[in-house]
Amino acid sequence: MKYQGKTDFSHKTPAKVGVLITNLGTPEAPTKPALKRYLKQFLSDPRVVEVPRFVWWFILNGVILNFRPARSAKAYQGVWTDKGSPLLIHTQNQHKAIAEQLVVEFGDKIVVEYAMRYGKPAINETIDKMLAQGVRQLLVLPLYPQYSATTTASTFDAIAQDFTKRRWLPDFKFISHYHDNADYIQAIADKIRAHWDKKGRADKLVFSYHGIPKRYLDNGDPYHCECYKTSRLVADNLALNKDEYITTFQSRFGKEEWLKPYTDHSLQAFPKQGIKSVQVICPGFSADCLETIEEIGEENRDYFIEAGGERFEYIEALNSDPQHIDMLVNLIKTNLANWSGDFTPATETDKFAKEQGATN
Ligand SMILES: C=CC1=C(C)c2cc3[nH]c(cc4nc(cc5[nH]c(cc1n2)c(C)c5CCC(=O)O)C(CCC(=O)O)=C4C)c(C)c3C=C
Ligand SMILES: [Fe+2]
Ligand SMILES: [Fe+2]
Repeated sequence: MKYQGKTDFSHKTPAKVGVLITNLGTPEAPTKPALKRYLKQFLSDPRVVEVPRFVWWFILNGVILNFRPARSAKAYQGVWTDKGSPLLIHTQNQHKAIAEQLVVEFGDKIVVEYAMRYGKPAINETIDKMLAQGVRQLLVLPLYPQYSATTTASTFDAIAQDFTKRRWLPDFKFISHYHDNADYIQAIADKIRAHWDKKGRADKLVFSYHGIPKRYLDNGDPYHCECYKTSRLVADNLALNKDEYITTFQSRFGKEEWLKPYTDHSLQAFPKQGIKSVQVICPGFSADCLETIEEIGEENRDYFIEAGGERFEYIEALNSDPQHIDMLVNLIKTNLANWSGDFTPATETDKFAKEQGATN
């Protein structure tokens, strides 16, 4: 059968609303074979690497997947915990805390799940599980505050791809960004304030975001603007003037130009400009992961200190801070507002079902 459907549908199945939170995904283990599987799926995504497919196939399979997995596995070993990858653990904790709040409010009318764009739990398998529980209205929230085609649109692609195979689609809503959401800005600003209360201020506050190739910005990706807007709104909230903070971009991959200024180059240049202490926050990461713990907290710290910097502090991601969870729950509830009413199937269908002898 071309389209999948339930052949034993019962009109007694209560219709539910589903909330699916997603993030990027992470390897299953910090090992070379697991990294090879993860990187192959991730870097084969045409949203991530916009290079003609046949050219990229040779580069990916001939070069990258022969060298990068070993190097990346080593980096992951440094951040791996007893419970697994930090990104997965934080996402699981976020899911648990969000679900608890929503279930208190909506009871068994709501199903809350999490999935990963790459690796597990996979988006298609999770949607399958949700629809099997009677979800007829599906809200998806990718945990990327700033929209980028490389992340947000790629998540949409995975859902759309799943939907092409289904017979009965749910109502569907997709939150494409929340980079300027007032509660999100407040949560980031309060996180910085809490850090200042403990450690005092530094010469510079650095907002470091994951980069993308500059070509994607030139071709219309709004990510760069959304990062700058987040930084500006947080800086306004903290009453910072322009020379007290900077927006930079980290995690370059490959040889072409990426969004500038680069985080590593900026940190290396600061000590010569008289900036001897920095505090770095990564507002584009809703959860700490390899790119924040290892790349910022270790690699970039070393660059700064080696260049003559004296004090380097990384301010953690919002992870499952209560203020972050409340902010995400509010965002979800706002988007569920006109969905929280009647979930029952259409009357005509019921009438038809009755004529056919159904008992509901
Ligand atoms: C062409 C390559 C990449 C683009 C474009 C890109 C965009 C992008 N990524 C994130 C968030 C994360 N990326 C993470 C890891 C990671 N990213 C790339 C490449 C690109 N990312 C690679 C190859 C890796 C794997 C690690 C490595 O080998 O260096 C992670 C961490 C995942 C984890 O398991 O901890 C996150 C999160 C965003 C937000 C973004 C564009 C906006
Ligand atoms: Fe990335
Ligand atoms: Fe990195």
